[in-house]
Amino acid sequence: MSATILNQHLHSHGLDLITDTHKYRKVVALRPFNKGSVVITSRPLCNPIIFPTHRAQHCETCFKTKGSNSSTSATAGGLGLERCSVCKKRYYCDRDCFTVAWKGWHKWVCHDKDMEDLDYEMLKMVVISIERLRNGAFKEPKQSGVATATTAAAGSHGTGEQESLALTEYVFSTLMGHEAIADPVEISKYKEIATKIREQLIVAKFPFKSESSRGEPPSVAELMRYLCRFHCNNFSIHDSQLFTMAEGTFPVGALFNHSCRPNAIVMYEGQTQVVRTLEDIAVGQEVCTSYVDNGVQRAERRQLLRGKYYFDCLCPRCGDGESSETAEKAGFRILDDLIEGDQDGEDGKKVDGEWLTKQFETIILPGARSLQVAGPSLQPPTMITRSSFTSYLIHSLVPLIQTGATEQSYMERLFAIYDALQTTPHCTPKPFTTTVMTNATSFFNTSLEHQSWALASKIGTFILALYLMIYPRHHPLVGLHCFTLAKCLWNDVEGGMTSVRLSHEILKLSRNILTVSHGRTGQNASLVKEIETFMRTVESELG
Ligand SMILES: C[S@@+](CC[C@H](N)C(=O)[O-])C[C@H]1O[C@@H](n2cnc3c(N)ncnc32)[C@H](O)[C@@H]1O
Repeated sequence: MSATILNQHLHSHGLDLITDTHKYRKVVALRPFNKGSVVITSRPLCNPIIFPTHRAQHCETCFKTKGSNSSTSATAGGLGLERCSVCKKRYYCDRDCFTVAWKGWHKWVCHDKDMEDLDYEMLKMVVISIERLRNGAFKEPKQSGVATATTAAAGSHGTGEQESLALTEYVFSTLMGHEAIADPVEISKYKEIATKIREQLIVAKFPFKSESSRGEPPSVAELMRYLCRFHCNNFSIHDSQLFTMAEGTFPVGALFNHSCRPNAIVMYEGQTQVVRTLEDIAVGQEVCTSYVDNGVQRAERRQLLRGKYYFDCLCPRCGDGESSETAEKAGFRILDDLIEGDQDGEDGKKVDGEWLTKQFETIILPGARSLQVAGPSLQPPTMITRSSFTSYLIHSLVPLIQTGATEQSYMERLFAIYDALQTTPHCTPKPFTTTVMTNATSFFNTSLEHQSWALASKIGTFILALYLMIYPRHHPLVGLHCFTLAKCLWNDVEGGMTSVRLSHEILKLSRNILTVSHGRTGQNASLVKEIETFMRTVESELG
């Protein structure tokens, strides 16, 4: 296996891997990609690790969720999960899934009481997986009910070659681990874990039969290198609602670099990772995902990226401080200034639930009709209150999402908004900071719990405005929020037909956004179908 084979694989997907002085390597597009296309699908190096808190909810082999529909072993109430009768810790949906896991890895971890530490668990699973691959014991699981890279990708329009496990292993060996600059405390923890696993595998007589192993597990130094690589290349696996439930090593997916304004997103279909474009990508453009929440402030992003991935971000949003100021860089600099702010406002007012309630009483929900017809000459308000901010953002941006405006015209509008917000006097505390967003989100969740639909509709509309200001327009977080907001609006009887019409508009927005991030085929597409079903209910009420 070599770099040539990796390049062939990437070329078959319309991608190229080129060297970069700052990032080591980067993935660029060899052909144009439309927004919402699958760039590539990646397979995990070993079975991903389901978090202990989520184990009873997912089959370890196919990742199907308890209670979901399954063509293989559905009970009347949907998919049931059976626990391994020995360790009583891991769950499977049927005998096929259990057998795949047992033969592949489960029997080697079933009695291991140390399998509760994520690094330990991941390392042991990877060692087992690599050795089985090298000694020829690895067999592709049968397709019945088992989501392999092959079966899941088939539903997701992956256009290029399927990834072989040998390629997965090769790419893993090329990933950056930053061993030389890694935190010494982490390194000593890695040494302890590596030593323990090595001894444990020897005592358990794990069959190291491959030529390269010479009958022994990899050295402690090699195992420590693996752990360093996990640290800056692993992924949190989330479901279609973006709730994280597992962690996995996807070496091919880890080739994509970070941007705080990403043009691609990582999704999951069973155990297959799917990289999808959030915007149209031109030939020669780098394809980037995001390693952190794009909603956090610049200083926090820097800290997170340096702490975990050992780099200073020079993406279009962060800029490098040296090259000349582009319109893009200037625009994003304003955004980061706008969203910075303390818990307390400039006048010392605490941004708490009670205070927010008073503010939201003044919000006037924009009518559904105006969402469709907002024109390009929309004037910013002369004084920014929460209500005027909400209307201005939503009226200015939603029509461009609905009509599929180009990224360039969308960004021009967004930068003009940042500019206007910067110079317009505003209420205190500033309405658009991440602190306000955090508080508004928890306030929104409380109003959902209490089924206070009118209040939830108002806060949710305000949060939508904040999201549109901060996140890429087709980010799934925006689409998922719209779906929740649409349900609140529909339930808000006080809002009458205005609320129902607005619910329909927001549902359309949600459908358009999630079609890009979740796709029209494959497992995640069921969410888009759910939205469309709900849209029909709302339409029947609208008559
Ligand atoms: C998941 S890997 C990405 C692929 C990596 N560039 C490679 O060639 O193997 C993460 C590492 O890539 C580098 N990296 C990713 N995004 C970057 C960025 N925006 N700027 C600088 N370095 C970046 C950092 O060294 C980081 O630890």
